[in-house]
Amino acid sequence: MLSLSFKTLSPFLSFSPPKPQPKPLFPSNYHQISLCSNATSHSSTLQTERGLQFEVGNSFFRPESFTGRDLAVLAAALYKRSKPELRVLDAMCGCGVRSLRYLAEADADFVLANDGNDENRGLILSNLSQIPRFSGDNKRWVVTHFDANRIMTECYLQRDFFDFIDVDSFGSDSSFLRSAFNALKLDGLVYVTSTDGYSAGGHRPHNSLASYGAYVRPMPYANEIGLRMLIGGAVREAAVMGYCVTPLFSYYSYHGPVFRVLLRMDRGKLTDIRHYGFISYCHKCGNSLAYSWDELGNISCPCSEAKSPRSLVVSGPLWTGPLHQASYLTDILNLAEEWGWIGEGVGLDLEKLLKQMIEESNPDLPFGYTKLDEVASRAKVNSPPLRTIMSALQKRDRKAMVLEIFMEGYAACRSHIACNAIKTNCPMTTCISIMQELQDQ
Ligand SMILES: C[S@@+](CC[C@H](N)C(=O)[O-])C[C@H]1O[C@@H](n2cnc3c(N)ncnc32)[C@H](O)[C@@H]1O
Repeated sequence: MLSLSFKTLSPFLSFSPPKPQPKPLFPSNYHQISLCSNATSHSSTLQTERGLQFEVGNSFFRPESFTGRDLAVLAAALYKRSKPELRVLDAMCGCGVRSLRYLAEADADFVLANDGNDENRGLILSNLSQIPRFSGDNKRWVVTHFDANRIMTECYLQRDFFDFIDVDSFGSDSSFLRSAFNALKLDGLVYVTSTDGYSAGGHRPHNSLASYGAYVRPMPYANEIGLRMLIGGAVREAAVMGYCVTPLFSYYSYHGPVFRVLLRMDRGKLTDIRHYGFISYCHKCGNSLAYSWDELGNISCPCSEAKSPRSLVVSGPLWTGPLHQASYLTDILNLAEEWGWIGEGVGLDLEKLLKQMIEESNPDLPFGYTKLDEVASRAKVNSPPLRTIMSALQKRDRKAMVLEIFMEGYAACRSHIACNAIKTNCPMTTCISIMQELQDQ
């Protein structure tokens, strides 16, 4: 048993030494330093995901999170295609399903499967035993039961860095970010999860301030705000350590609810603060605007400036930049197709999700989404079907052509975050008129 004090393992170390090339695999005694050395019994509850079988016993396992796991495995596999090796740290592995999938599907060279609850040990060991523990002289997987901050900090102190770190936490992810960044290789990926829906909804601004450094107010596109809050918090935490992080994709699922973001970390400073600022929403007119730090003094909405300034709410600082990289998502979609994960009976949901996320990446689209119920209530009409309003927005140039003005239609697409909502660059007042015109037709 290793005797390390929590003081020496503090995740709040303020220095970040240069990151060398990957060190040899975990020392052979790593197994012995886990808190529990005996396999415990577990009740048998067999699950299958993408053809792989595993038991979940009494561990925390959500079958509905399989899409989040699919995305993680695809991202890890894509990483391996361009790098010499793939070392994964599954910091909160539950029953070990992701570790198993990283090994079996993403062909990870090494997986460290950690879960703070040592009662999951027997379960994880038996699930992972489907994969030979050794590849030649090298261990392919190891199971430990430390607090996630402790194991990640220990890896960092041993200069044992990882390519891909999965932090699948309960509640907020923010207390694990610093040690995750420390344990990550440069150009490595971290997949973070938060289930902190209350903070995203703006109902606990003091909590969001404490966890993410962002004062969040209620806004109609709260779940997107949740993703932006999570990315913003990571951007700030990374900047403190001299790193910059870029979101490759951001995924919200109402099962939980769960907010997941895949971030790439590199060395760099927070010099470009264009995408780290403030978002305002006017409850009176329904329009939103993004503000940079140097525009802070000018936050106002023309409609409410004189009459009711209380209708304007501002949240931030948050990530105001793109939620996804379209080219990265296209690579993910292509890989999913190559693996036969897309198509009738196997992956319609995954295909739909990835295609929607790619559409959301259109640079013409602003942040946020517009709920059709909100437009209908402002227009005092019944909401038309989503497809009807979307095509009306996209064909908005018809009237302009009559006036011989060249004008493109508005950009519009569905949002993967909310089912009866659209992302569009059309102002709320025009959305209202279009909906009223549709009602009159
Ligand atoms: C959401 S579950 C993980 C589910 C798993 N990743 C999956 O996809 O099925 C969170 C897990 O984190 C573990 N956990 C919670 N807090 C932890 C901590 N501070 N350090 C390590 N593990 C922790 C819990 O025991 C639980 O198994």
